[in-house]
Amino acid sequence: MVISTEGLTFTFGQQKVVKSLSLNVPEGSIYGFLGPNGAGKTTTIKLLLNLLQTQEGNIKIFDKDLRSNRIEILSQIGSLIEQPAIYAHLSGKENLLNRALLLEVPTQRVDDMLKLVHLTDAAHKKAGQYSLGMKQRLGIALALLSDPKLLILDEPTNGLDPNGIIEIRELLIRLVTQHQKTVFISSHLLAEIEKMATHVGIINYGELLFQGSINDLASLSQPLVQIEANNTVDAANLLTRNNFNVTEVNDHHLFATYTSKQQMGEINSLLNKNGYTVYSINKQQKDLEKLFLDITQPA
Ligand SMILES: Nc1ncnc2c1ncn2[C@@H]1O[C@H](COP(=O)(O)OP(=O)(O)OP(=O)(O)O)[C@@H](O)[C@H]1O
Repeated sequence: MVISTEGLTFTFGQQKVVKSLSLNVPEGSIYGFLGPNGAGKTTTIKLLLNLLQTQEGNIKIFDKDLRSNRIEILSQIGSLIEQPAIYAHLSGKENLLNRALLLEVPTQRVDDMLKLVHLTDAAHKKAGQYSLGMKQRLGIALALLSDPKLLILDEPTNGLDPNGIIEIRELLIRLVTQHQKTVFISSHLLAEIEKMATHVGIINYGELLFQGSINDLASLSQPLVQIEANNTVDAANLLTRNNFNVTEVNDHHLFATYTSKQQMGEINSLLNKNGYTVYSINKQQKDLEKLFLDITQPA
């Protein structure tokens, strides 16, 4: 595991904001750390980066205890929390050159990083004139200068337009698949994370509600058959009498638990035979957004 925590707990005053977290982030993963605003994501990230002192529990990064190997571990982590620290009056390239000098990194890496984050064409533009998405990419380039093994990003797509979000997503996928990095990224948007993450942890009120691969998360939800028909209430009764498990009925649609393709055919012909008109019938994977709500807002 690149990151593993045990019983990680943190309290601000009286408020416990991180509760006994046991995170497991495998090497080479894009780990999506999901939770609504105020769930405790930033606090957890600050603990992982030793910006907050661990009060209870422990953190291992690269299989070493963070407390006793702080400098060695932190030198191999690149991070972006909130706004990237960028000098607005300097160009993107100058920002990177400055940091390269500070870190004693060969300046050749500056051009490599500009290329990696697709900012070569804007290298000489003042960073203050960059779009938000370009600033975030410059922030990621800064974080990558020292060639860290692990990248920790706190809501890097916040406030970006769809193109900006796609750029960041594609960049993170490149980092993992072509550059052997591990990425830990927090977000409150499940739809965004499901497009890139290999693993997911869901946190709410400081508690880890789910952790597993993206497939584990998807398989938690059973697919449904969505049927668009006339007279849905009567149609639903007919299906129930014929032992189909109807889960929801509204004016235009009814839903039943999906079991197989054959079952969809049977439903279709049963309804047709009994005089109903089926306008459409299809298999529907419960989307992860809804699943997230199910998990975070227990009935
Ligand atoms: N310095 C602080 N002092 C006191 N309480 C704090 C402090 N920082 C955060 N909190 C509280 O801790 C809780 C968790 O905040 P945190 O920023 O970790 O959540 P988050 O999941 O990152 O949310 P967001 O997406 O809004 O940043 C919140 O209730 C917040 O008000």
